[in-house]
Amino acid sequence: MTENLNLFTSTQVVIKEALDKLGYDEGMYELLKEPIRMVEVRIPVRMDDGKVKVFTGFRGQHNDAVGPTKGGVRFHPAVSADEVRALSMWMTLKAGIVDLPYGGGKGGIICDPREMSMHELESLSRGYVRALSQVMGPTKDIPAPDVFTNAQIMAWMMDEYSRIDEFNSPGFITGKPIVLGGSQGRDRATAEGVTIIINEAAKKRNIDMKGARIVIQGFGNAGSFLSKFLHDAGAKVIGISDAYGALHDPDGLDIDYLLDRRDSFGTVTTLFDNTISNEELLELDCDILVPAAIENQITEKNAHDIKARIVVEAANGPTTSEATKILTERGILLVPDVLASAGGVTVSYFEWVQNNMGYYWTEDEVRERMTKKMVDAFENVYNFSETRNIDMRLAAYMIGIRKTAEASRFRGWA
Ligand SMILES: NC(=O)C1=CN([C@@H]2O[C@H](COP(=O)(O)OP(=O)(O)OC[C@H]3O[C@@H](n4cnc5c(N)ncnc54)[C@H](O)[C@@H]3O)[C@@H](O)[C@H]2O)C=CC1
Ligand SMILES: O=C(O)CCC(=O)C(=O)O
Repeated sequence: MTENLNLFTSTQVVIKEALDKLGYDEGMYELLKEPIRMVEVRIPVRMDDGKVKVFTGFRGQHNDAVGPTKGGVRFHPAVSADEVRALSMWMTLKAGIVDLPYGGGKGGIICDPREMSMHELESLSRGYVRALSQVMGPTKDIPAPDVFTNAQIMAWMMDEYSRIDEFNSPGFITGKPIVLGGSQGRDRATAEGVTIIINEAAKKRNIDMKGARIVIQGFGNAGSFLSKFLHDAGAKVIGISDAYGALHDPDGLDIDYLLDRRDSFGTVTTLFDNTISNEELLELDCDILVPAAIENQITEKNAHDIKARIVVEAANGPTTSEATKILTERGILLVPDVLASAGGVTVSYFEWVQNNMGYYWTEDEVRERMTKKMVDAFENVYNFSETRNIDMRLAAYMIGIRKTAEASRFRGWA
């Protein structure tokens, strides 16, 4: 039988298992098995050549029983409705795991921003907000950056919403530039959160982070900051990659040089001749492997060849269910995405709180609060998985879905 690579249907299987184990009935699964709202929009953009191109965008809102929905928007050629559905469900889980007053949301536009001008990107970003302004907003659904979107795109989206709302609305979106009400530390938050999780996981496996050999797939927002933090902490980053290939040096890569040369889309390997493939990168001999790029990278095809002792998912959905089983059976500690990458949405929540009260925290205050949330979340999920003898993904799903399920029950939705 071929492996199920559909993120949405494979997520439903784990949600079902988590709800069953928590003792919820079929009605709860019926409610939580897909987003309560899934919107598809068509966005016309006048391109630089004078012609109009119509883009397709999505926004999925999984469940808002706990509070407004929250989650990033990605600009990528491979965006699909099912991907957005799954990503919105994972955001519910993340919010539950780090205990934020949100449900999950996620959006995306099918496009390739690497081939678009700034002017085209601005029109597309503003068009997305115009198309969805009735179902989004600071108390309804709050977007943020994700793959190939950044603080500039958040700024255009916030400005468009503020014009429609006729009110300056910084709480509409997070991941904004600091001067527009962005939080200190949001740009580094996902990677900082992953770093905290890696440190905690390494303690459980008695791995000394000084000199630990690290491989990171993806050199964008998540992967590049992560490589810097781990390198500065004394770990040896021996492999990194981007969409075009990978670099490997068993003695450790010159991370500062690579950071200096990467472009704004996280591309750096095109500057080198001596590259390996992303497939080879994942199978390198190392202590800790961090997929920080895209989905379905560790599958039943390569899970037996992964040599790392710990895999920490910075990307959303990099490991399939089948591969999760194989890695777990092989004794590899797999820390799931919904826990490992929750630092981003945690600091997004802090940004929204600061916007709502109009009072801003220092970088140290943000870091201290985020560290506590991530360490507590790791301990909680790790201990739950140990006492129940289940893998960390199922443990994270059980902890993550509980709050939304309870809130839905109290509201009489299930
Ligand atoms: N930015 C954030 O705050 C958060 C990001 N994430 C997840 O982390 C992952 C990476 O996101 P960002 O770093 O924000 O994106 P980004 O757009 O800044 O960087 C993406 C990186 O992945 C590489 N890449 C793209 N396609 C690839 C392929 N087919 N094979 C190998 N590498 C490829 C790109 O070259 C780039 O280096 C995604 O799964 C995203 O959902 C999760 C939580 C928060
Ligand atoms: O910062 C946020 O609100 C959401 C980040 C996100 O999309 C994610 O964690 O996958």
